[in-house]
Amino acid sequence: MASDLTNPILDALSASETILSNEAFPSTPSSTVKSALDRLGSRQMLEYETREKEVITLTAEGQEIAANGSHEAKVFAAVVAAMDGLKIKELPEIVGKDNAKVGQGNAFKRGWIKKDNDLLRATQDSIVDETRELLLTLQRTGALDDGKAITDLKRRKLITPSKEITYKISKGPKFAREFVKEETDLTAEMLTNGSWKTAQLKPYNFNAKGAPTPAGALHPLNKVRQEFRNIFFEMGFEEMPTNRFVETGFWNFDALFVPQQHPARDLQDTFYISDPPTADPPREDPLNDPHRPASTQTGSQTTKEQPLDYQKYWDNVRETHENGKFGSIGYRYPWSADESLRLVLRTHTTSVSTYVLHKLAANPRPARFFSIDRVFRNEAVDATHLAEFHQVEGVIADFGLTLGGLIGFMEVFFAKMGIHQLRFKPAYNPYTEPSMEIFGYHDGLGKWVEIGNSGMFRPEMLESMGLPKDMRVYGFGLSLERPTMIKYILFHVLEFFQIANVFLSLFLFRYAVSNIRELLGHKVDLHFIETNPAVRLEKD
Ligand SMILES: N[C@@H](Cc1ccccc1)C(=O)O
Repeated sequence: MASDLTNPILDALSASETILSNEAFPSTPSSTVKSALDRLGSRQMLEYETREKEVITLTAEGQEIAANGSHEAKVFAAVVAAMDGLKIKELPEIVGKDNAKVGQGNAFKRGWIKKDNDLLRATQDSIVDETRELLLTLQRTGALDDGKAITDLKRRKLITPSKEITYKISKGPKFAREFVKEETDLTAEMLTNGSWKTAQLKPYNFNAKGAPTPAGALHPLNKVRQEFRNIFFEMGFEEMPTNRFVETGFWNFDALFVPQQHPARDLQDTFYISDPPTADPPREDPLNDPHRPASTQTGSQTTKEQPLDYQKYWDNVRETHENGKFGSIGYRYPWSADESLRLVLRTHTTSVSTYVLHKLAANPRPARFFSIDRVFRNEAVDATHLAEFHQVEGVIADFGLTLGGLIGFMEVFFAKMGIHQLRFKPAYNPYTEPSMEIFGYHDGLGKWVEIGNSGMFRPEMLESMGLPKDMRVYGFGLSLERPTMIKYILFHVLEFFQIANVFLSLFLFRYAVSNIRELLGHKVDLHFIETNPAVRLEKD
C-alpha cells in the first residue's frame, strides 16, 4: 500500500489536535482519505466528522476564461488593437471562430464596439471584463454573493455546482504515532515465544458477513427416499437388500410367471448382459447372503428353517410355465432354461421381492418387506423418460389376506404421503391377480394422478417357491421420481404462488415433469441440489 495515508494522517494528528482533510491533504481524493480514516477509526485511533459543502467549480471553458479573458473581451482587444477599425471578415482569423461568434454579439450588447460599414470600431479605450472577474472571484473563494450572476454563469456552462467533502479529524482513545499490525490469530508460536503478552489482537467483528460454508447436500431423490423409508419403518417393514443390479431372467421374470415370449423381455425393453451372458441356476447362497432379510438370519429362526430345495423350485417354475401346476393351466409353451439363465439389468425391484419371498418359504410367517432402488429399462431417453429410475416397492405376506385389505393398506400408506383420496383401476401384471393401478387425487394439481401399481401375487409364483397354499402376498410399486417431482419440486412452486388455478397448475405440472433429466443423470445441476429445501411428504 504505497499510497497508504494512515501514517501521514497520524503524523498530522500528532502535530495538532484536529486537522481538516482538505487542508492537510488537498490533492487527495476524498475516497482515499476515507478508507484510511475508516481503517484507523475501526481501531479507535482517531475519530472524524464528515462535512459536506456545496461548492462551485469552474468548467474547462470557465477556467479558460478565468485565465485568458472572455470571448467578448478578446473581440474588444482585437478591435482596439486594429487602431483604425477592424474588418468584420478578419475577426475570426484574429480571435478564432468561437470567440468571434460568441464574443462579437456580447461586445455589441455591452456597447463596447459598434459597426461602421464593414468595419468594427471600439466605443471606448478600455473595458472591465466582468465575466472573467466573476470567475476569478469564484475560483478564489468558491462563492459569489450575486445570485443572478451565478445563474447566468451556470446557463453559459462556465461553472457547475459540486459537493466538497471535508473530514474533521481528531485523536481517538487509542491514538498512537504508528499504525501497528494487529494479530488476527493467537498462534502456538506466539504462546511459546511469549509475544502474545505484548501482541495487539484484532477484535472480533461480529458484524462481518460470513462466507457461505461449503457443505454436502442430499439429492432430492435421497430426501424423498428417506421419507418413504420412515413411512415403511413406522408401518413395520424390513428393508430388502437391493445391491443386485444384475439378475438372471429367472429372478427378474420366470419366477414371477412372466412368460418367455412376453414383450417386456424383448431387447427393446430389457438390457441384456453380453459378458458373461448367463449365470448358474438358482442355488443355496452362503450364510452371509446379502439378499437375506435380517430377521431370517437370526439364530432362533434358523432352528425352524427348512432347507430350500432349489431343484424343486426350478422344476416348479418350468412346469407352471409349460403345463401349469397348483391349479393353473400354465402358458403351454416349451420353457427354455437358457433363456431363464440370461443375465439382465433388473427391470423392476420385484426381482428382489421375489428373491426375498422365496427365502421366506424356509420359514413361512407374516412379514412385510420394502425396497427403494434403481431399475433399468431400455427406453428411448426423452424429456419424461430415463433408461434408469428408482422404484419404491413393498410386499406384505400373511395368511388370510384379502383384496380389501390391500386397498385399506394403500389408503393408510398414501395418506402418510399427503394423498387422501385413492381410486383403483383393474390392471394386468403377469405375476399378480387381481392387479390394480392406483390413482391419487392431487389437491395442488386438482386432478387424479397415477401413482402406482399393485396386486396379489399369483399362486403360480408363490407355490412354486414352496410358500404355503393359504399364504397370500400383496405387492405394490411406484417410481421414486414421480412423487419427488410432484411433491418436492412442483409442490414448492405451487405453494409459492398459492395456485388454485387448474390450468396454470397443469402447465407447471408439465414443466416439472419435463425436467426429469434435471433430477437424475448427467444434467443435474449441483447448485439445484444444494439450494433445495428439505422435504416432508405430509402436506402440512
Ligand atoms: N413391478 C411392478 C410393480 C408391482 C410390484 C409388486 C406387485 C405389483 C406391481 C412395476 O414395475 O410396475
